[in-house]
Amino acid sequence: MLYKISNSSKINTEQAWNNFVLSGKVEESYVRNVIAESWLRCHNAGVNYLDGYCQDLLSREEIQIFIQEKKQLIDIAKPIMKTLFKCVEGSSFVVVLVNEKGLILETIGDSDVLMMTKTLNFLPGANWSEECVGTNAIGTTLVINNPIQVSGAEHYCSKHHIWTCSAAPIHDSYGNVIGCLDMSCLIGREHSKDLGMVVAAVRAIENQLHKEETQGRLFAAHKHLTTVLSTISEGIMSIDKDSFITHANPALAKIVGMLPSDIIGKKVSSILGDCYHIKKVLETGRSCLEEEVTIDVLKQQIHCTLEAIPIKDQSMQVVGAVITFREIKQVHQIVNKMAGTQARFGFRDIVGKSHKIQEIIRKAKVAAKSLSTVLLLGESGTGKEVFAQAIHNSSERKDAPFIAVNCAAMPRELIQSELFGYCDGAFTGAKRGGRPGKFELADGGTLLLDEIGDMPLDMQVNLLRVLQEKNVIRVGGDKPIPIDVRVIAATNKNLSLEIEKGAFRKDLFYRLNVVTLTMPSLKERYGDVKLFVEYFLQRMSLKLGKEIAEVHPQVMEILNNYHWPGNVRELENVLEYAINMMEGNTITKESLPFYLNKEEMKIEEEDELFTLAELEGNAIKKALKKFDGNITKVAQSLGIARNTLYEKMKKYKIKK
Ligand SMILES: Nc1ncnc2c1ncn2[C@@H]1O[C@H](COP(=O)(O)OP(=O)(O)OP(=O)(O)O)[C@@H](O)[C@H]1O
Repeated sequence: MLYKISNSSKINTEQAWNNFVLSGKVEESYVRNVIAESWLRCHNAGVNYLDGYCQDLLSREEIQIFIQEKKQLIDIAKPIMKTLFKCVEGSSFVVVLVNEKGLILETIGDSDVLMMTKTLNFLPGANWSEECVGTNAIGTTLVINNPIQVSGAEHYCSKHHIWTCSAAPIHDSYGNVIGCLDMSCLIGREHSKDLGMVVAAVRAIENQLHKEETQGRLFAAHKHLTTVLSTISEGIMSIDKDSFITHANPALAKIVGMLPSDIIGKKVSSILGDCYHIKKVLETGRSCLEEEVTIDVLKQQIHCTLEAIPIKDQSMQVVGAVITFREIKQVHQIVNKMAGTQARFGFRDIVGKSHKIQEIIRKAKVAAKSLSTVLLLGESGTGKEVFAQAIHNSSERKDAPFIAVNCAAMPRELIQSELFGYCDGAFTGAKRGGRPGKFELADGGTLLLDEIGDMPLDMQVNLLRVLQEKNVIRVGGDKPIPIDVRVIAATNKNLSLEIEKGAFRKDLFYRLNVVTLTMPSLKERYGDVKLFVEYFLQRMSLKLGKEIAEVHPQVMEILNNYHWPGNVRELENVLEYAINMMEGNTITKESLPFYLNKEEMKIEEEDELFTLAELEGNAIKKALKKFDGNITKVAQSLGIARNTLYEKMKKYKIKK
């Protein structure tokens, strides 16, 4: 609503004003309601109608601060105020920008009028609210939140009766009043168009303000989005419907080895080569999820999983797509973690205090820090894989994949493609886009080639080539793919014997035999059986949700004396059997597998055939095992002095 005045009412208004200031009563037929209400507000607020000089003026410093607070509004309004002023220049006008409280921010005017307004303190920093200076276009427009023209005696203070002022409130995009624009001049001119001009100028200010606010919000949203995208480890890009890249996050830039700014604006095919899946998404508008692809980037092949989601407009037309890439090594790290095949053992988890195992741990720790290939030898079940994991986990590669391959368990015809991967269409049944092999999957990490002694001879040649060249060529392909993998090979076979038999290549043996660790068998590890019993029983009780089982001393004796051909794995199996068979909470002789009891009987029977010297030697060995090599305890249990014990150990060549 616009509150305009009509010329015919001027004389009556003056009379009505006189009557109002004398009697406090409004002659409603001569005064517009909006003015009458304002007069009453001013009267109630105790405004002096004889005054009109603004007393409420900010100091210079305060003006600077509050102008700074409204900088955006001033910057937007100023050019529009200038345009408005140009329309009335030379006609004694002043155009004024005011904040939401009535404080003047900016004035532009003819010099004669500016001089006059100065005498009223109509200046930046002055408060022109109704409460301060009575009814006036500025103060009243802010109260009624509508454009208004106030002329002559409609002003509450007599000093303003020579003025005609038109003002309109300025709103932000939420509809809040953030200020107003006023145009004032001396009474007696044609003023009918003033208010319309002010309203038009205010609309222009509001439009510009809303545009900047929207831009600000868009910018903030964009910033938010790019920050989120930059923290995501997958490579993400968006393309338009013509396959031009519109956005690329830093992870994608890293995958393709370019700067994000060099990628944006390029055709996707110029960066990633032709990609069937992306084309299909743009053509059909259907998403493509988790496709394994090989992309050619800077003469290198990168293996990724690709996900492409179409972007559609309101009429469901495809206008682009968002494409996510995850490098296969990253994918497999996740898959490995989920499948539980990641290296979980560290040196700290390795059970064993015996001298032999401690010596191997020491050597393995040194090997972990080097880049060399490691060859792990030892009987089955001695912990070769456990050591391979611990080496990986204490090497610099610990955050990269650990992949274990059992060379004996793989079908002969598949070994090649399992290890080195294959290309699209390499053979019937080959997966579209090809597949990376274990070497590629372990890139940056460690590959355990378990049971290497069982690898077919023809494969041994290929393996040797890969180890020497440090690249793999996929089955059906011809491009070498560089790999950075630490190989740990393990076997329970005697490789020298295999070489003699012609079943293992000498050159491969020399290539693998850089750092060799020979795992001791369990029977060589004095004292460790007891530790393994405690370790496995605790783990199994937790797994089965049972109380930790007690072990009868007789059982401990049997376990200590057994020769453990299956080593740690066999001991683990025996304890699992026993824990399932035990009655109550104690593992007794009866809980053990039958063959262990038979073994005990065998030892007893065989004992009868021993000479006295052998018996003495056996007794010492048994006691050393039982008391983990503690000489004092062994001597006490055998009823001899420590010196005698040392003499006898020397005589029978028994080591601690
Ligand atoms: N020092 C150890 N600490 C804890 N557990 C061990 C240790 N050594 C071996 N084990 C356990 O014993 C079992 C056999 O170990 P592992 O598979 O490493 O032996 P291996 O020598 O690689 O056997 P194979 O030659 O048959 O492959 C596993 O269940 C492993 O958890």
